[in-house]
This record gives sequence, structure tokens and C-alpha cells, in this order.
Amino acid sequence: CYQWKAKKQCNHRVLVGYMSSERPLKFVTGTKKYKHVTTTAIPRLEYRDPKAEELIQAGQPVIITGSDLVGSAYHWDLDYLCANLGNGLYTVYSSRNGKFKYYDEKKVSNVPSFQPPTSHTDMTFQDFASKLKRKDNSNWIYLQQPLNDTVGPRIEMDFKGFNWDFAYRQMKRNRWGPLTSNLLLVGMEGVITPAHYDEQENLFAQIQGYKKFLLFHPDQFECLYPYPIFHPHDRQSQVDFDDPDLKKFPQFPKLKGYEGIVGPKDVLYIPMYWWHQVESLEGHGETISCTFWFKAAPTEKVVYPLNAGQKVAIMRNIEKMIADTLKDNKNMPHFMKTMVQGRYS
Ligand SMILES: CC1(C)c2ccccc2-c2ccc(C[C@@H](CC(=O)O)C(=O)C(=O)O)cc21
Ligand SMILES: [Zn+2]
Repeated sequence: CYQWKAKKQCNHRVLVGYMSSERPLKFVTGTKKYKHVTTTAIPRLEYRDPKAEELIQAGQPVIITGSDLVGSAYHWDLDYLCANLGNGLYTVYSSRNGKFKYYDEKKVSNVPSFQPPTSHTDMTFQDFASKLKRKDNSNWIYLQQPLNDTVGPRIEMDFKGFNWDFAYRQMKRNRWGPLTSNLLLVGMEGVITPAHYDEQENLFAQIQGYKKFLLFHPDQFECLYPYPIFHPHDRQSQVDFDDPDLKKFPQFPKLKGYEGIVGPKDVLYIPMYWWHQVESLEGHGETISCTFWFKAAPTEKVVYPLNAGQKVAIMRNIEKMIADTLKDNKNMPHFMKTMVQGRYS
């Protein structure tokens, strides 16, 4: 069984020890805990355990062990990737503060005052790897790249060797849509992907290094205050977990969620619409991950009561319609306030 053995606060770092049946006691230094954020452990189960299947079918997060989903890539490390990824160019994101808040470039024109928090350049993997080694605290880098046919033959062979049976069995059994992409992620230790949700089902496979995940049910929407839908940071939380503005975001302290450390060979199921914040833990080298994103299951008959994810989808559709109809996004705040103030608030 998998349970938190001890949580001790020491010099601002929470040393979390965990004992589980399949691995010796390992101490992985976690980072500081966020004030106001209450979490319990994400369940961690063997992939053959029926309970794991039950959780996935119920749209609940679970860390799955022993699936070997990316078993043919367990030997991937920086040197191997340098030697075998070929000399194609890769998209590398940079950030001044280690946070990589995604933004949609197509929506930047909607918000004239928008300042992109990250930049990205294309470079060879070899350049990226050498920058990773020269860890520079004012320039954090994060490579994210779809695994496609530009990679070298060894990588392609490893990719073909993934446990596709497992992936497609999950897709069929849970009636997910088609697999849309596999993203290769190589992150400098310490990088953070702030809280956001995605509109696809995700089997997140960890290859090297440790990532701490915070996950929040879609019903935590009211504590996380996503940006307006036309904003470049659509789907991202406006709340800075390190310094929450409780005047603007008074419900944030009510936030409840799950927390888990995902290590090599682990696979985390991130259900669609579930919020997640991801940190590449210090002290364990760069992180290498591979995501498997699946389109949503086609909604056959709508069943009532609606679940939280469906309500988020409805809110998104209505917000899009209003923004499109009003044409000028400057009219959104007044229109939305007029609609609810004193009537639904
Ligand atoms: C931050 C970054 C590199 C990025 C920059 C610009 C555009 C897209 C992305 C993007 C997409 C996915 C991830 C992986 C993961 C978070 C994590 O593992 O850090 C996650 O959120 C998920 O698997 O759903 C990370 C990124
Ligand atoms: Zn995500």
C-alpha cells in the first residue's frame, strides 16, 4: 500500500518520505507547501489492480505503476536523447522566474496590454542539453516537443515500443476520443507549470526525475478563477499560488485537492478539466516526461445531474458566444456583471 510515512517541516522544505510496497523507502525533498491549499494523496495503484480501472472510469486521478506504458524509453536520458534525437530544431520555452504559464499566441491581440511571461526559441537538442547543464537561475528552460517523424531511428524504435496495448485499452474502455499527440517534455529541475486545466484526457508518463503534481477537481473552478476565455491565459488560474490576492480571489483559501509525486516509470491519469500544477522537483536532475492526450469521449445522451466538467464546458460555450456577439471584449465585464449582479449573485 502507498501512504505518506512522514511529513516534517524543516528549513522551508517539506521533507516527504513515502513507503510503498514496491519501492524502498526514498526521501524525495518536496518544495514548500502552499498556504491555503489543502491536499490529500493521489491514490497510487498497480496497473492490474481493478481499483485503478475503477478510478479511471470514474474520471478520478490515479498514479499507475507497472504499466510500462513507456517501458521502451526508460533508458532515455540527456546523453541518449542528444545522440539519437537527430539535429532537428526543438521548441524551448524560457522563463525568468521558473514559472511556465502557457499562453495562446492567437489570443494575444485580444488583450493589448498582455505581457508574455515566457518566450520560446527553436534550437537543437544538443544546444538545449548544454544550456540545461549550465543551470542559470535567471533563465529557466523547458523543452516541449511533439514526438513526430523528425526524430532519429532509435527514438522512433523506442516510440514504437511503447505499451500501445495499454494506451488503446484505456482509450476503448473509457470511451475516450482518438489519441491526438505525444509530447516530449524535458524540464530543468525547479520549473513550475502553474495551475491550469486541459480539455483532453491525459496519460502522463514519467521517464526521468520527479514531478510534484497538485490536482483539483473541476468543481474547484470557483476557487481558481480562470482568466476570461478570450484572454491568452485562457484555462489558466489567475491566482498566484505563491502570493494569492485574497481580495480579488476570496474563495481561494477554500481550495481542496490532491497531491502526489510522480517518479520514473509512473503514469498519472489526469482527467479532462481537472486542474493541475506541476513542479519538477529540485535535487533529482532534469525531468523527462511523455504525455498521451486523447480527445474527449463523444457525449451521447446528456445525463442529469450534469457533472462539474460538463458545467465548465457549458460556461465556456456561453462565454464564447457572448464574447463573439459583443465583438469588443471591453464590453464583456459590464455585460457579465449586468447579467448576474443583484439577480444571481
Ligand atoms: C509548460 C509547457 C512546457 C508548455 C509551454 C508552452 C505550451 C505548452 C506547454 C506545456 C504543455 C504541457 C506540459 C506538461 C504538463 C505540465 C508539466 O509537466 O510541467 C501538463 O500541463 C500536461 O501534461 O497537461 C508542459 C507544458
Ligand atoms: Zn496540462
